Amino acid sequence: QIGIEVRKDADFSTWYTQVLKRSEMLEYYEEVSGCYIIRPLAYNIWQEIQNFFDSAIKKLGVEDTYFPMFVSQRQLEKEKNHIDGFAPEVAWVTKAGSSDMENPIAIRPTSETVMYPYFSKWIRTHRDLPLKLNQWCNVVRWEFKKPQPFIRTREFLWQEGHTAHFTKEEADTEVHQILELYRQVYEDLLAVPVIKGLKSEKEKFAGGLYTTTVEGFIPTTGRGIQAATSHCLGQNFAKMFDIVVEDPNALAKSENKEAKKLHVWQNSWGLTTRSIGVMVMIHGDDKGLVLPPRVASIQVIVIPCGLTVKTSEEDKKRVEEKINDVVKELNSVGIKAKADLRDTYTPGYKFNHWELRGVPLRLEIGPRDLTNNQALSVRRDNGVKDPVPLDKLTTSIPDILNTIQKDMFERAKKIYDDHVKVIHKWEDFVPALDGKNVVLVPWCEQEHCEDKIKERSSKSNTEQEPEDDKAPSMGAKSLCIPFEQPTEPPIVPNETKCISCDGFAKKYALFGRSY
Ligand SMILES: O=C1CCCN[C@@H]1CCCn1cnc2cc(F)c(Cl)cc2c1=O
Ligand SMILES: [Mg+2]
Repeated sequence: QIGIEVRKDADFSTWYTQVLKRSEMLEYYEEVSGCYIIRPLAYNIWQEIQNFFDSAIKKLGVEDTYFPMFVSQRQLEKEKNHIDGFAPEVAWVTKAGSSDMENPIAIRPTSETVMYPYFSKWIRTHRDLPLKLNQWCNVVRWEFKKPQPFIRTREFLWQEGHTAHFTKEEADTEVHQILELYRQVYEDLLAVPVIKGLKSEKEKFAGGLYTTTVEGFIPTTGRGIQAATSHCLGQNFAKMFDIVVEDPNALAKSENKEAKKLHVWQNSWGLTTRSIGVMVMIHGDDKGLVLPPRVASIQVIVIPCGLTVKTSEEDKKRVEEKINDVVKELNSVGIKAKADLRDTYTPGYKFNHWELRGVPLRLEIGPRDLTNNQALSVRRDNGVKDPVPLDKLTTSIPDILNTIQKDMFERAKKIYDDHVKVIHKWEDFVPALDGKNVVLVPWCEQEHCEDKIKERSSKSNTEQEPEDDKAPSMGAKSLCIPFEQPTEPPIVPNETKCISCDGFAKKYALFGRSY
């Protein structure tokens, strides 16, 4: 029940673990490393994300569905190149009871190979297009890197959208529609700023044509983090799984018997419970969790104050009744308010209790306030205290909550913007990273150059020892090629040089150490 014992900037990973456990967001699952219990406070955030995103994709004509979590070996390994590199993280079921299974079955790490044989069966003519399915489910990937709650876990929750289109244009349009929804989930719900961009050829989903992404930033470590992805798969999986339709034009002409078969164009897109971890890392402080109002299960906690041993029973009762009325009134206008009338705890104890749990706004009400017909509001994000008239709560409280939501986003956005350094000279690259920044650099977009940049920017290459064993000498990866390119100074084709090699730069690319 105690508060957070370390400072966020001093020991980030201990801070992160303590915030998640002591705010009752999450519990460690001792039995299996890399697995965690998502407790109600965090699960409510996931449900808010689901409510928002699911109603938005329904408007795009996407339907929810559910496929089995088991994949046969034959199906999973249908195309070797699709799973190359991923094989070590596939979890297999090999026994039922004490007897070995004839054929081991994989637990889905993603559902392309589960779904697409049925896409092939269901899609016969272009009238069956577009097919737009989504599932909310769990997936398992037996990662070997150090697990981190929400950020890198062996089982996680996500939604995976899988769509099939007649034309590339239609697929391209949807890729960006979904990416925009991901931006809204982060920026409007979680108050987390993200940068939209295209993944490099090296970083994209190898099975697809191109990958678009929303990239987040964790200021405490200066590392970028992939927040969600929306891939255009091209016709690759259609060719792998024979998902074809007749060419309606050819049929019209009906000159050739064997009407031309056209492969469909597909997308797939995913957002995971990693989003919850990103939100905690960005907004949390040394008192604990800080929740954006739009995803807080308790938005306002109302606490009686100024009650002393000298307070008459009657006054105490009047304060408590007023508090219950205030809570009822706020709930009646859709605000999630709660009273903490536990009389075994002091107000100070209660303040810590709810600050640790990230409640965005506190209202303090005491006997004097009843006479002055006011309450004291205290914001969790910046501690600002303001008296609010008791007869205007239904307008003043929503206003304060909206201001908190906006301020939390603006604050995080300014920090992100201040930590994206536009760099034109290589000698500024690594110092910028060491200053906990990500860098925006003119880049030639060649994969060998990307490898070189990663190598040149990992500390083990420089004479200086990594300052502490905790900070691995991690090199910079390309995070994305932002759709919004700096215009000052512009990249001049065949003139602007690449930051690292002597090739010509094509675009500005975001590079950084990352999760
Ligand atoms: O990122 C998304 C959004 C939602 C649907 N899927 C795509 C691509 C997933 C890539 N990916 C990611 N991880 C994987 C892990 C594996 F063990 C295997 Cl066998 C395959 C993959 C794999 O294909
Ligand atoms: Mg992975």
